[in-house]
Amino acid sequence: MESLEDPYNYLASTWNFNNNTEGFICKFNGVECWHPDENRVLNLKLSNMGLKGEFPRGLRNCSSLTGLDLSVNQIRGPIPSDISNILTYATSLDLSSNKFSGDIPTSLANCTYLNRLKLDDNMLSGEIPPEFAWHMRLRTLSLTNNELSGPVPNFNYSSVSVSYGNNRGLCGGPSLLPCSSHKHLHLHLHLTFKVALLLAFLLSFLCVLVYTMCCRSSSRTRTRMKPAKFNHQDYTFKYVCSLIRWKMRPLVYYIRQLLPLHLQLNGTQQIALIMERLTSTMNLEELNDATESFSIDNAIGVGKMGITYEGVLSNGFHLAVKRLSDPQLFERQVLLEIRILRNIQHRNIVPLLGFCVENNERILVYQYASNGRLSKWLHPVEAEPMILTWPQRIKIALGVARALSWLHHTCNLHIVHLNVSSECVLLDEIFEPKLSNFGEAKFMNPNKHDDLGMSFYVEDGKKDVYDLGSVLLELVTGKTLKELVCLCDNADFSGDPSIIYDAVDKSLIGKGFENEVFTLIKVACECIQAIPDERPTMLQVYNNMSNVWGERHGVIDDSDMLATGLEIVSATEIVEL
Ligand SMILES: Nc1ncnc2c1ncn2[C@@H]1O[C@H](COP(=O)(O)OP(=O)(O)OP(=O)(O)O)[C@@H](O)[C@H]1O
Repeated sequence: MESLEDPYNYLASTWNFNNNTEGFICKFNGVECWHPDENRVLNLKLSNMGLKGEFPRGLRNCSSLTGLDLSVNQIRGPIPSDISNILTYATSLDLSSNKFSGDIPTSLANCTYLNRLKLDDNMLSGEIPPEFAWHMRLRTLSLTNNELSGPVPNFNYSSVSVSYGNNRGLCGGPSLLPCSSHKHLHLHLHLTFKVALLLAFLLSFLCVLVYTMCCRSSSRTRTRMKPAKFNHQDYTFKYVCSLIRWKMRPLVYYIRQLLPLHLQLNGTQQIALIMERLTSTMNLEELNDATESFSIDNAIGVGKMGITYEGVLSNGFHLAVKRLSDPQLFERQVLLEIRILRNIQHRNIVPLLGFCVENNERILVYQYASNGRLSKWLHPVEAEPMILTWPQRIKIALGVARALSWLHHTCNLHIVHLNVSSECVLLDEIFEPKLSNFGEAKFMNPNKHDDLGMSFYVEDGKKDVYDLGSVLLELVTGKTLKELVCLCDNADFSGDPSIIYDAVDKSLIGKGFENEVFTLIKVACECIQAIPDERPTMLQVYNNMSNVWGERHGVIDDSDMLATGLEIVSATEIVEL
């Protein structure tokens, strides 16, 4: 595994090779063994760990490996051409959402046991190896969002689910143009561009010619100081230009027709188009299977937009599947959610894994956060007590502040969330918080930081600071701001602590964290000051908090979090959306 870098030390914390007892490997993060007392690795699940570097060739030593999941990392370079020698017994291989480039190696088709292959969201180019079509065991092949070209092999679609959307150069498969007309279209496009280029050249030549003539004639006119006369050359120039413009109209129109749809259209149609490009990311059948036909037993919550279901893919990967009840009703929110979440990646922001548009269904698919909403933990309704420890609360507070500070100050879009509350903080299995619900957010055009945009962004940013403050108080007291009557106004941080003690969640009293509790309340009270200008910036809040708790909870360098180019029409879009 030397070729992999582990910048967040997700592996380093448990991957300790000094202990050589049988089965010690099985306790490593992400490792599943055939038997807990044997060093035979069955599955390796290293998804979403911020791993970098190249494909780990050392895996050939794991000769019993059947499943490898390296999805949602930043691994680059080629997929090894001899991969079938490295993963001889693999049944499931997921390398999606990385930066793999180069060809899909034909030798992958020699992994005879391979049942599921996911290579979506990479930079893979070249053709889909035709050998995949003859593979006996392959049932799922996902290749969406790559740079693949050439014919789609002749798959037996009744036995294998293949997705290859958003690979501009592919042809021949269902829903794609036949390869001959695809070639023809490309030729046509090529030809059209050549003609357009030639015309443009002729036009500019004519312009220069006529302009020079005009200049000469006008300078002559000026020198002779004679009244202007009907000018033949001017007239010819105007006539030729308008003629050329007119002649080019159908050509321009035709070229526009050949452009990808999202460049042809604008406005509300964008949502359909964004969905369209993501359509094949997840197919309905797969989601139907994952959620047991959207059974009510799998429902984990109901929101404004629809019902969210827990789903499990065949490899055991958990999803949260939000099935929209009426997509048109929440078009703006859905559009924002997709536009923002599909372009950013941060350990404290819930990853949007995909989108499905099929048979009038509109479904958003997120990574599943197994501990659900933070509010559920702070205000449990069930009889069983759900108690968060102080270190867990601090981890959550730091994570939410980290995400917001990154959104406001580091990420090039300068996103303000505008809906921060304990309802939209989800908790994963290790209580790492994941900010969700970006349906009210605003962002700035990174190319156009004008004063108007900046001023409303600053104001909105202060709202996020206020809302974070109220989440922090909720974390300490278990009460919402409405229930906490003027705690900050009456609290005496240097004197009598009784008012503060009275408000603090009883489960935290007497555990030796009193000073830290005070400190967090103080940070929160600064955030919820009535006058927005007196509130600190999100960066100041996060820095304050990480100065106190960062070392214990691991200060995380956010420089690597991703915000890829968002397709922004204009800064006003933020207001209009
Ligand atoms: N990624 C996820 N992992 C686990 N549970 C989730 C996930 N996303 C949503 N949920 C659950 O589904 C519920 C409904 O989510 P949803 O976002 O639709 O509504 P909401 O959070 O109540 O917000 P709103 O009604 O404003 O849209 C959440 O409250 C949460 O319990």
